[in-house]
This record gives sequence, structure tokens and C-alpha cells, in this order.
Amino acid sequence: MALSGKVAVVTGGAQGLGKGFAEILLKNGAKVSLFDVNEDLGKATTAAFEKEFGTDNVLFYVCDVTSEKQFKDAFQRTVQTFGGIDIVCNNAGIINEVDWEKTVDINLSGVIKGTYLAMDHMKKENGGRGGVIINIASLAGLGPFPTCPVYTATKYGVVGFSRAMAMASVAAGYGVRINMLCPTFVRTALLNTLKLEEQCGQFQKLLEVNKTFLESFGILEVSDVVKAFENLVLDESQNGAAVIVKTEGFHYVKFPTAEDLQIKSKQ
Ligand SMILES: NC(=O)C1=CN([C@@H]2O[C@H](COP(=O)(O)OP(=O)(O)OC[C@H]3O[C@@H](n4cnc5c(N)ncnc54)[C@H](O)[C@@H]3O)[C@@H](O)[C@H]2O)C=CC1
Ligand SMILES: CC/C=C\CC(=O)/C=C/C=C\C=C\C=C\[C@@H](O)[C@@H](O)C/C=C\CCC(=O)O
Repeated sequence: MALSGKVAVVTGGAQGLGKGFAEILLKNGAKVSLFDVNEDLGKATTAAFEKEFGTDNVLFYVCDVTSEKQFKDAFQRTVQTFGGIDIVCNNAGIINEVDWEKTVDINLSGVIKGTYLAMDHMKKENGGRGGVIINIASLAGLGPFPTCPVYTATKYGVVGFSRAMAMASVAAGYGVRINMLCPTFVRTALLNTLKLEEQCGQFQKLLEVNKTFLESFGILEVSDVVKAFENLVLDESQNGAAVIVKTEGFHYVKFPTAEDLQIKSKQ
């Protein structure tokens, strides 16, 4: 998929990985609509992107991914302004093992909402242009992270949901690919919440476990994950793929494909 002229939505795009994904899309000539709950941060990031890439190529909408109305409005306003949607990155996520329902609402329900709203606008049977959805999971979506069990559950959910949707898209002939990114630790604001009592609650006393994991995996820079993101967006052969990103580089997880499971593409 060539990116020039394509239209992308990135949730949680005001900072961290989402901001990095938005930047590489803009650098490749795409138009990007940032959705984020943080209005100040979103406006600041948008102003910086407008200065570098032009005011016609960037939009920002205050959008809490737990709000169906805000999410739907932001998608509709993006389509009204940019004419359609080709790429959606469901990236917004938090760590909070105390208010764990909030973690489920954002990390899992938010990705499900974002995927369904994206499909409404992208699938060919609705007059959409097809395209690709990249859902941001984590390595904790493929293996447990003991001090964040609910976070782990949400990321397992993102992987399972995304793989099922990828197969459904093949069977239904939607023309939309759905893939996942599974990074290890990345140097962003989110990582700093891992040591906070208000986020990790009862598990905060298990900081030694976090230390072991951090020492074992190291810490990625946003740019390391952006490289894997760009590869996933551009490689039109990938559907239902999960990419693990580690400090040694990134690699695809070997899953059975839709074809292996005898799921035929609808003609
Ligand atoms: N930082 C890390 O070590 C890793 C992060 N990830 C995942 O990457 C994604 C992005 O994380 P980071 O960039 O590290 O976090 P971050 O905290 O730097 O940025 C997250 C962005 O999402 C926004 N956001 C939070 N709740 C929201 C909501 N309800 N609605 C809309 N926007 C909301 C925040 O305002 C912020 O701009 C998350 O899904 C996270 O689980 C995955 C693996 C490793
Ligand atoms: C937990 C929240 C902290 C920061 C955000 C985040 O998502 C970071 C995750 C970092 C590492 C998670 C590691 C989990 C590791 C174990 O479960 C292992 O069993 C790894 C599982 C599968 C490995 C597959 C592979 O390496 O090919």
C-alpha cells in the first residue's frame, strides 16, 4: 500500500507511540486524523505536525475511545473532511490495575469500538475503499506480565479479537486487513506508570518482577516500533499478522492462516 494521499486515523496520537505512528504516516504523504482524550497535548502535537506537514494534512479531535458517541463523531468528521479512511491504528491504552475496569474499557473495548467503526467506513460492501487496521497489543498479549494481569488480559483480547476479525474479513470479502503490533517495553509516558502505586496497587510490591522483565527485555525507543508499524501498513500480504518488536528487531509470529483453517475468501 503506497501511503501518499491515503487517510489515516490514529487513536492516542497526542504522544508516545501514537504520535510516532502519525509522524511516519505524515512523512510518507498520508493525511492523519489524531484522536486523543488529552486536548492540550493533542492540540500541541497537531500544531507541530501542521507546521511541518501543512494544515491540510492533519486533524485533531478530542475523543475518549470509551465513548461511542465521541468515537463515531470523530470518524464521521474525518470522513467529511478527508473524503474516506484507508488506515486505522487503534493505539490508545493505559496501565491501571486498581481501576481495572477502566483498563478493560480503554485497552480492549476501545479497540473493539475502533475496529468496528473503522470497518463501517472502510469495508467495500459499505462503499469503503478497504485498507488496513493496526491494533496495538503488546508482548503481554502473547505471554503473561505477572504484575499487570488485567493489562495482560486486555492485550490477549486485542490479539484474539484482531485475529478473528482478520479471518472474518477474508470470509466476508470486506477488503480490510487487520494486524497487530506486540512490542516489549518502550520509552514512553506509559512505562513510567508501571512503578506507580495508584496504577499497580496490590502488585506495586512486586517491583522486583518488573525489574527482572525490564532487565531481560531492555527498553525500545518509539522509532524502533515505528519501523515495524510502517512495515505492517505497507505489506499488503499481511492479514491477521502479529509482529513482535524487541530490542534485537522485529519478527512475525507464526499463526495458522485463514487458508490453513479452510476459510475461503468471499468472491
Ligand atoms: N510503552 C510501552 O512499554 C508499551 C506500550 N504498548 C501499547 O502501546 C499503546 C500506546 O502506549 P504509549 O504510547 O506507550 O502510551 P502513552 O501513555 O505515551 O500514550 C497513550 C496516549 O493515549 C491517550 N489515551 C489514553 N486514554 C485514552 C482514551 N480513553 N481515549 C483516547 N486516548 C486515550 C493518552 O492521552 C496518550 O496520548 C498502548 O496501547 C500500550 O498498551 C505496548 C507495548 C509496550
Ligand atoms: C505490562 C505493562 C508495561 C509496559 C507496557 C507493555 O505492554 C510492556 C510489555 C513488555 C513485555 C512483556 C513481556 C511478557 C513476557 C512473557 O510473558 C514471556 O512469556 C513472553 C511470551 C511470549 C514470547 C514470544 C516470543 O518471544 O516469540
